[in-house]
Amino acid sequence: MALITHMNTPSSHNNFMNYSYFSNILPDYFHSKIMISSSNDPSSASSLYSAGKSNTFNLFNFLSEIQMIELLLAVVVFIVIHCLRQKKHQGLPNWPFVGMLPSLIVGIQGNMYEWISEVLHRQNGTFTFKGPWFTNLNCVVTSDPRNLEYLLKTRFPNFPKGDYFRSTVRDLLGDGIFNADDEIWVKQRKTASLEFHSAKFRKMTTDSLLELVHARLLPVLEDSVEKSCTIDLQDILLRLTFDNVCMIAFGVDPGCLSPGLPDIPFARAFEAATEATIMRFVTPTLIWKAMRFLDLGSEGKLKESIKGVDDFADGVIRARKKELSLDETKHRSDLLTVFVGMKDEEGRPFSDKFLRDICVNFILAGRDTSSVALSWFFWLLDKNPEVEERILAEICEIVSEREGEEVTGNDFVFRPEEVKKMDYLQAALSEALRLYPSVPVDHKEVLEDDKFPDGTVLKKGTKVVYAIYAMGRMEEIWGKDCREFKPDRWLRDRRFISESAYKFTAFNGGPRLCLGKDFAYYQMKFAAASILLRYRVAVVENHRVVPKMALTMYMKYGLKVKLFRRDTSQIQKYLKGKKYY
Ligand code: HEM
Repeated sequence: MALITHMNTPSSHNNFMNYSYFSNILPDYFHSKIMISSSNDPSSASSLYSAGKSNTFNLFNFLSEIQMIELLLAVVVFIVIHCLRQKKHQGLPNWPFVGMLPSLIVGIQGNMYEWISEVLHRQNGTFTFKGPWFTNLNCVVTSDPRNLEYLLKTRFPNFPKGDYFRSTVRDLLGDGIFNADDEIWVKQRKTASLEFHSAKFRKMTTDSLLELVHARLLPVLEDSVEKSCTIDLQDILLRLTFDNVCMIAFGVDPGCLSPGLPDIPFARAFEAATEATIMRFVTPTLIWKAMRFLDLGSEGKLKESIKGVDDFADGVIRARKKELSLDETKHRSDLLTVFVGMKDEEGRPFSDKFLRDICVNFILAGRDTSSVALSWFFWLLDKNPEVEERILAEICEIVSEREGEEVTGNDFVFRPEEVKKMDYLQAALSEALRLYPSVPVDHKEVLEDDKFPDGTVLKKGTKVVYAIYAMGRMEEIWGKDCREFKPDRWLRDRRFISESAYKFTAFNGGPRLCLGKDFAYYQMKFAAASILLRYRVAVVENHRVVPKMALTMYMKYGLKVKLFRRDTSQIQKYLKGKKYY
């Protein structure tokens, strides 16, 4: 030890003082050399001399190795400081090899959408996420309304859904509207748009909704009141909109929302297929492709559930074609019937596979978006009873205008023109969608090199994520009270005023604006008003409400509520000159 302590060098002094520390961390190789050099066996002078020489040599080696370690440590410290300082410029630390992945892993442990909003807030609305080297996780994330307008409208053709998205969801969605670009998309969009605006289609959608709400939803709710039990309102609303959209797409009612809330194989297969498809977005492409080849894990489940969806679709398509050949479809106005009667460019009828894709895509689009929006709406009402009071007042004021009719609780049905007049209710639903958009993030791909209005350079093939959830919480758009639930921000002179689609992007914007937007508002208003007129919806105390990480903003643990019948006097005070039973 003495020998070592004599040999001080400016850079090594402090380290040698702490030999015991180093002896713990240095490899055995160093350790044995130190032990040799510190031995003081006096038996041989020459051996002492040669030992001294070799000791000096070993020590020299050791010192240079120590310096290497110091150098390495210095490099590591430099990289750590450099990466952490990048947080200031790039929003997140960017590490060698793994990029920003560690921050993402930490971020998704909590509320991922809040985490994205916070990073975007720090970065003035746009940042570039760098994934691990050799992966395809790199993307530009934005919530800047100028970029949104550029992306969704101004340069729409340069930002398609893209190959990555299309190949990931192809097994489930095929060439349907949600998963199509270019001509295939244009054709479906035009046909569906014509149909969505036809009087026959509108009547079919409102009639089917009325039937579902009055014959199925309200009885199920009433049953829970009679039994005084708690229910998962999100599950019930999901069943309602699933049945409703199947009637719109296929002209068939699967019966998910029925007494006893039965398990419906088609609905189960659809749900499982969607969940397994989402898994592909968090699994490296090579791995899920290998799993698909071997029928393993979620890929095995996906194949099985897609078969369940296909079997159901095939049965309906075959039956509809038969009806068409017998000229028995005149009473029908669902999408399948419209597309079955059409021909492609070569004058041939569409293939069964393409018909299946069209219907499956519409079901996906309209299946859960309105129901999760309604779930967040009822949860927000529970926290804001003054808003609930005002909705009730508005509903009652509107029905008070009916000539010579009384309002009888259970049989009372809102008319379409009354639903349209419910501006405050529409404002409250929009406010819920602003804070909890059903599609919290969406994405596009860059076709050719481009540049956002905020200066962000976009290289061909880059993925662009637009953070709809974060946009609803931007002070620059909504003001200082952006996190508060205030339906009044949507009203001028008691009339609902819509906001630019590039600031309120819950329904997307530009040529790919949600096709079902008007119907969705009607559906949500009709269902909400029908429930609120009859019941107070109380969220079960301490029930945990957090978003689930999925394509749609589900509540992770559902929405556990208890319903209470409305007190007649509560309604009566708002009904001018009418009687409420
Ligand atoms: C609150 C309810 C709803 C919300 C928030 C909503 C939101 C959206 C969003 C964000 C998109 C763009 C998705 C994308 O391209 O990646 C979209 C597209 C679409 N939505 Fe909705 N939607 C709702 C209800 C509905 C309903 C009830 C239907 C049908 C009955 C529907 C039909 C569609 C269709 C067909 C598209 C594809 C449009 C296209 O790509 O050209 N939506 N919707």
